[in-house]
Formats: sequence, C-alpha cells, structure tokens
Amino acid sequence: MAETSDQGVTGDPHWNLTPLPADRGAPDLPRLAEALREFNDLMTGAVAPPDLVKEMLRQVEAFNSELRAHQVPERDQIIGRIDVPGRAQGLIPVVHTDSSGPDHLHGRVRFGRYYLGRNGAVYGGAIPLLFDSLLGRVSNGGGRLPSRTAYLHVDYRSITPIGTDLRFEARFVREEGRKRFIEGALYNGDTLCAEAEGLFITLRPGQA
Ligand SMILES: CCCCCCCC(=O)SCCNC(=O)CCNC(=O)[C@H](O)C(C)(C)COP(=O)(O)OP(=O)(O)OC[C@H]1O[C@@H](n2cnc3c(N)ncnc32)[C@H](O)[C@@H]1OP(=O)(O)O
Repeated sequence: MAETSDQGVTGDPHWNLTPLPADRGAPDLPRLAEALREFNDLMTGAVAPPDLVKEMLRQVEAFNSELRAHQVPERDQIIGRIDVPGRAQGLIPVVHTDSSGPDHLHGRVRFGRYYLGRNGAVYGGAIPLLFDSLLGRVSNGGGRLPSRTAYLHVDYRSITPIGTDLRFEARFVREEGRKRFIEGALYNGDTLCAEAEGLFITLRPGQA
C-alpha cells in the first residue's frame, strides 16, 4: 500500500498546527501506533495461553502507570494530529490516499480483525466512523473554514469484509450558506459495500 497520508488538510492554515516536537518521541509514534494496531488485530484473533495473558496484563498495567505521569492538555497532544501519518491513533483504520483535491478524496483502506463484527464482516459501527473522517476531510479541505458534522447518513449495501483492501471515494457535492453536503462510497472491487451522505456546518467565528 502507498504511504499513509492525510494531505488535503495538512498545511491548511485553518488547522493552526504548531510544529511537531521532534524531541518528544514523535518520530516513533507512527510506528508505535502501527504496532498497537497489529496488537489489537492479533489479540482479537488469539486464544492466548494463561501465562501469556498474565504477562501481558503485567506489562500493560506497567505502561499505564508510567503514562499517567505524562498526561498533557489537548492542545499539546500529539496522537490524533492530522500531520502525523495515520494520525498515530488506533480508532480509525489507516487510510491511504491515492488522489486528493479541493473537492475529492480517493484512496484505500483495510479493516483488520479488530473491527470484526461477525462472519468476516466489519462491525457496522466502524463504517460511519470511517465515513465521518473521510467526509470531514473533504469538507475541511480546499482551504475551507472548519466545519462540524451535523448528520451522517450511511446505507449498507453489501457486507464489508475485514482483511481486504477496499477502495473509497468521497466528494464535495454542494454548499448552501454554512451547509456543505459531502458524499462517500466504499467498494470491495466493483461491489458497493456502503455509501454515505453527510451534512457539515461551517463553524461561526469563535464556535469551538
Ligand atoms: C480531518 C478529520 C476531520 C474529521 C471531521 C469530523 C467531524 C466531526 O465528527 S465533528 C463531531 C460530531 N459533530 C458534532 O458534535 C456536532 C454537534 N452539533 C453542533 O455543534 C451544532 O448542532 C452544529 C455546529 C452542527 C450546528 O449548529 P449551529 O452552528 O447553531 O447551526 P444551526 O443554525 O443550528 O444550523 C445551520 C443550518 O444547518 C441546518 N442543520 C443543522 N443541523 C442539522 C441536521 N442535523 N439536519 C439537517 N439540517 C441541519 C439548520 O437547519 C440550518 O439550516 P438553514 O441555514 O437552512 O436554516
């Protein structure tokens, strides 16, 4: 797969991002996020022996204890930033951009086993999560002012398989005052898995 990219909003002055602090572990964070994603997938699919479960519990509790001492306010948080590849977060699967512009975003995504609902299908709740992120990127791209999701309508047209490279398309449809209408679709090969329509509202000055 191509390198992960969130371009389209990166460098957009509206995001007002301060430079990443390179001395705060930032270069390793995307790799750590990747390792955590793999951990989630492997953990979901494993029936681990009791000794391994006990050892993992010990180590994870030790990490939690250390991390409690390094909590920062939201403005200083690195994980989730749009300029960190894959945003270094584990909530939404990594999105690979093939083509992006002011009014569109095309690319690929693969849901790991962590997102399994049942019978090899992605959990239904994970699909709006993906669409909100994709449609939100289109809404907030192209130098437009920041917006927020007012509604997100998702139609599930066929099973979305886990462990498969899927193709997505998202496009800016129209704008009416502060209202922006964005559409998206997710495909497995030529099969339409799901499609979405979202309404995004331009935030007023001072609206957080
Ligand atoms: C790079 C990654 C980007 C990711 C982006 C992800 C985006 C998100 O997930 S944001 C989080 C989820 N969304 C939220 O929490 C939003 C919560 N809601 C709100 O904050 C507000 O309701 C908000 C900002 C959407 C709209 O409130 P407000 O600014 O007061 O606008 P308001 O005057 O009520 O509405 C503006 C217009 O939109 C319409 N509208 C607002 N909500 C809806 C709705 N749900 N359905 C239909 N129309 C609506 C109104 O009728 C009005 O229309 P018109 O101008 O024709 O009269």
